[in-house]
Amino acid sequence: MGVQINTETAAPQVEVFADRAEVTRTIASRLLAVLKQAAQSQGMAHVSLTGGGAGIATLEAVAELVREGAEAPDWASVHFWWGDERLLPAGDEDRNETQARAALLDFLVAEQGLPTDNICPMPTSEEAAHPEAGAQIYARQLEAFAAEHGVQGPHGKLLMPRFDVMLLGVGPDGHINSLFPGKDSLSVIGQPTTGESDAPVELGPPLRVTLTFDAVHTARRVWTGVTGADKAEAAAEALVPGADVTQYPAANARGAEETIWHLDQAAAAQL
Ligand SMILES: O=C1O[C@H](COP(=O)(O)O)[C@@H](O)[C@H](O)[C@H]1O
Repeated sequence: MGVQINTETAAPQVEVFADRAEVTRTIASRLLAVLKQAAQSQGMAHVSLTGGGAGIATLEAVAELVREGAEAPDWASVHFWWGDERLLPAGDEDRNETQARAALLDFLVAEQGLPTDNICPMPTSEEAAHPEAGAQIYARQLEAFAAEHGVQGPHGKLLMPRFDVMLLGVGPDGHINSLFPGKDSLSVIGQPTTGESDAPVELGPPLRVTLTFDAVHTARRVWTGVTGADKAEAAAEALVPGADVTQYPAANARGAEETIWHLDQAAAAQL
């Protein structure tokens, strides 16, 4: 039997915006509000970042809002994680980390009091010899921030923090994080991370580290940002009730309490 949608999680709500700028500014504004509230009420907030066009544009929008004086969390209480990464040398421009630092994190460290220790990137190729080793290293890092007994995943406890928000992009093939159609990584259960050694070359460097579906499903909120006509078919197929997760992994992009798909009109054209 293939991978099933985890129906214990929140069904997707779909919101359509005019264009990428409206999508990313909406997500950015919501992110600031949720992190502020979470940091105040819990003393600590955790967010999982994504790469890709809309993902990085969202971080640029966060920086823009903060520069404009929007209400923001106490950054000393916010911890940044990643949903996936390319196993490349530190500073490589294809790393999601490198792009996120340039878009937002360097600014938050330099001007907004974000401690560098609160930035928790996935391992580089200097730190891990292969993707599975990288996955193991990141699992240990997540474990260090786990609540005393971990968070409940669909297949048992996972030793990792409870993400207040997980940001996700959706690839033109329907992938999220580095969970690609037809790959073994889709059926990894009971652990927060796994390695991918054969990501489609047309979608970037093939060696990846990714969070698993079980980890995705522990996040309180999962928010996708999906923009552009090349995403229209994947978005429509993933949002069909009972969609095939093996073919369209984004069908299983669901948070424990809330799932919101933020689409622009081009990406929503086939819904
Ligand atoms: O490979 C990746 O692609 C997805 C989607 O990126 P996009 O540019 O098509 O929006 C991204 O979310 C992921 O982090 C990245 O590694």
